[in-house]
Amino acid sequence: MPNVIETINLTKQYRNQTVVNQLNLEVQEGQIHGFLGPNGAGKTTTIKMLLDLITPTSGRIELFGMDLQENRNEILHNIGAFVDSPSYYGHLTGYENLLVIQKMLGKDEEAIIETLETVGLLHAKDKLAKEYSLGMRQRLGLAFALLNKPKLLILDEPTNGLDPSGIHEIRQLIKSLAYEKGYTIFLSSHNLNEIELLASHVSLIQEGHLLYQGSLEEVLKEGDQVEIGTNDLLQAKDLLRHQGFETELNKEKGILTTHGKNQSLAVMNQVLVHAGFEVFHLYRKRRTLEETFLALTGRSEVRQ
Ligand SMILES: Nc1ncnc2c1ncn2[C@@H]1O[C@H](COP(=O)(O)OP(=O)(O)OP(=O)(O)O)[C@@H](O)[C@H]1O
Repeated sequence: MPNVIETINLTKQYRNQTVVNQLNLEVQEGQIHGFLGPNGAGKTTTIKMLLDLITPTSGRIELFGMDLQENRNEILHNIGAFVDSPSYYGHLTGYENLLVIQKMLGKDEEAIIETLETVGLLHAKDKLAKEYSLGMRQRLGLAFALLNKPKLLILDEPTNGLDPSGIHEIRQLIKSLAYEKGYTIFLSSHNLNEIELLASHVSLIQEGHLLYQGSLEEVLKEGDQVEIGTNDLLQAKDLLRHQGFETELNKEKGILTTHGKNQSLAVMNQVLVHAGFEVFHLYRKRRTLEETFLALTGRSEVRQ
């Protein structure tokens, strides 16, 4: 799979603050790639550099395999973006709002109806945008991004401010854009539950550094925790250590815990039972993306 987005040691400094630090991102075709990080981590700054709205201090950006600085126009024609709340004319209808863009770009009207249908606004095409609900306005924002059939969608917090049903609707729309229409989607979000339900891949940044990138499945496995309950925890811990399994004693819960995807439950069970321990329970507990995120960033809570 070719990389649609690749950043090479991408760095942005403001005065003496390094906001994005040697970032090497890779987003491949067809991914819904969640870009995660606490407040101030550098997500919006990165997105602005990808859209050539601000210039990197150092490093490079390649989009569709081309250098952004050298092929700016060709690249930006193939990107649809949704950054901040999109601005629209309240006194114009949904249709007319899209028409303004097409006229400005010298494009024809044909794509408008199809785009309104894709984002589920066809029924409201003649309604004034100021009468749209917040969810409908977000859809109109996505329609702006989709209008000229880009290959890549870059969305900064597309569900910001929506209620749960609005979030659900936008989630379904984003999924269908990726999996039915073939768009590659790069989106930032604070909402980790949302990303867990939506993304195929994630990147996690903190203070401008990339902490993790990979498939959602992999990052969740990374967070897996194995819990073991036996009749003698300290002796079991010793035995397991001799067999190559490091565990931690959780006195409060009366269990041993261990991390990592390669821990073999069956082997640990066999070792313990063979040595005469009573194994009350031994299972792999899957962490949520939020728990994994907190473990990876060393934070105790997600700051919104
Ligand atoms: N134009 C600017 N001048 C100086 N500092 C800036 C500028 N833009 C952003 N910053 C700083 O860069 C850091 C990263 O900001 P950025 O908006 O990229 O973070 P973010 O991850 O998008 O956060 P949030 O989730 O809060 O939007 C912050 O400390 C911010 O204050």
